[in-house]
Amino acid sequence: MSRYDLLVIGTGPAGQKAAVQAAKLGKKVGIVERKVVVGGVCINTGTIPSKSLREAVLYLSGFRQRSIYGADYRLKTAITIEDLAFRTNHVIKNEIGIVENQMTRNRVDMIYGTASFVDSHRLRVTQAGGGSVEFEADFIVIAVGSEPAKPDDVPFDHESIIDTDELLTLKHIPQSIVIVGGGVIGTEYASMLAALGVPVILIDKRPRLLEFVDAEIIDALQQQMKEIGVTLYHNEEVVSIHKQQDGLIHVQLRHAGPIAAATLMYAIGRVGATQDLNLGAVGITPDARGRVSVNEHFQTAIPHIYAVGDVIGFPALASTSMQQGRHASCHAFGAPDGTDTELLPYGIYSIPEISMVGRNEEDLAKADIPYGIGIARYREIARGQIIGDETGLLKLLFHRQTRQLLGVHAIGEGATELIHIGQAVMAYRGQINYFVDTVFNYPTLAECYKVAALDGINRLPRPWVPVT
Ligand SMILES: Cc1cc2nc3c(=O)[nH]c(=O)nc-3n(C[C@H](O)[C@H](O)[C@H](O)COP(=O)(O)OP(=O)(O)OC[C@H]3O[C@@H](n4cnc5c(N)ncnc54)[C@H](O)[C@@H]3O)c2cc1C
Ligand SMILES: NC(=O)c1ccc[n+]([C@@H]2O[C@H](COP(=O)([O-])OP(=O)(O)OC[C@H]3O[C@@H](n4cnc5c(N)ncnc54)[C@H](O)[C@@H]3O)[C@@H](O)[C@H]2O)c1
Repeated sequence: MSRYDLLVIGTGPAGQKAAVQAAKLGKKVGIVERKVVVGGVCINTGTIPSKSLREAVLYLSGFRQRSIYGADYRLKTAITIEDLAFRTNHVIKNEIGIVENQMTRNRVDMIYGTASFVDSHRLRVTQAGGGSVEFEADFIVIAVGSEPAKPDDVPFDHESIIDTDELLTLKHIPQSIVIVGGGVIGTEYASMLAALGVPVILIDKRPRLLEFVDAEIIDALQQQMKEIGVTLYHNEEVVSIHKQQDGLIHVQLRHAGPIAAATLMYAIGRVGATQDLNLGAVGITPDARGRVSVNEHFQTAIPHIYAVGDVIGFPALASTSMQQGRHASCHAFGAPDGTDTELLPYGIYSIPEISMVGRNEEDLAKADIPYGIGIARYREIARGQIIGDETGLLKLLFHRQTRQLLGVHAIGEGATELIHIGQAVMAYRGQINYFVDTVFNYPTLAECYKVAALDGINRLPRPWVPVT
């Protein structure tokens, strides 16, 4: 039986980084993958394909140029699924190659097959053909990721009633679509499909999309989604689904009544992919959504077994999963490491994209912290005019007395990149005066920070000056 210092289960972002980090510490590492390719949901069905699809949609539809050249501007009029897949497949292929190379360069052994626990130091790996091999390790990292949640009463057929992984395997662009679940995935895919001209109905049981995002930013997003053809139903649920002979999916909503579309997609969250692990053999019990509990070092109830990435639940992002993987390996082998969990950025690739870091107005009001607001609108920034983004905005929240930056919220082109300037200033407990006193490249979107900081300061009450 082969023996390792560390065995990792899953080659998504969490598993990759756990494996490479341990290898960099000179450890003998093996990584198990049940699919025929590495990369997990991130590279194959989630982050990378969806973001490549978004780029293909924006480019081919000419969407970014429409505010300058007119609402009818198109780079290509009849966009096909093949046009979109061309770019997506190109990126996926390259990303798979990069990960495989990283594993080889770092002498991480690739073991293909489905892993399950025999005991707390041994894994059985069952290959597609049915044979199995056992491996032993001092430490094991569970990085098995997640799968779409699929309610039992929904008649999924992989073609017209689908989950979010299946959207990428459709043979045609849907003629119309109902999306159930206005979380991150539902919102991103709704705006991409609408930008392609597909009529979209987006349903969520909550009163607004993405409740954790600043209300002003969400209002702006919802407004723009409506303008490009998304119909939003809030506080709403599906009561029944029937596929009729006309090929349409007829959906009965609890409040709004009947609606119909060619495709119905469920995007109501994800569950941990723990079902094949035989966790009972080691005394770890996942919760009802398949998630495993861990402590602040990502150790499960069994200290030498760690769990990282989507399988531990919130925030379930590729960005945080990578950091958790590294952190777990450093902790296992006694190397120093830490994660700043207070300043996690969020990037949501709706159209327009939104991003945030730090606290929002609701948090600050609840905590009774006196805060000021400064806003820069892209239409007032030269770069905003040049790129034709007239609706973007950057909002700074800061302490009214100390002027310390407390939160940054943005919507518009480049928002997910722009946010990291604010994140760095916040990490060093900087004040908004930094933006006022600093020279920014011109014309850039980064200039928004200076304009928003000045706006914030100008809104503060002026000190009383005696008349002489
Ligand atoms: C549509 C979509 C868009 C997204 N967009 C973003 C985004 O823009 N930004 C962002 O930060 N995050 C995004 N995410 C989230 C991100 O993809 C996940 O957070 C990330 O992939 C989780 O990484 P992971 O390593 O935990 O798991 P995964 O990437 O799911 O990888 C787990 C791997 O483990 C393997 N595995 C499972 N069980 C076993 C077993 N028993 N034996 C062997 N192998 C096994 C699986 O085959 C898989 O390869 C998106 C997700 C989706 C679905
Ligand atoms: N840009 C990004 O970072 C990004 C992009 C996509 C996905 N992701 C990750 O993928 C994960 C899964 O995303 P998701 O959008 O599937 O889940 P989610 O948990 O973000 O959203 C699910 C939504 O579905 C709604 N919902 C649940 N059940 C419903 C029902 N029966 N009827 C109507 N609405 C219902 C919920 O109110 C919620 O708004 C997220 O946790 C996220 O971290 C991240």
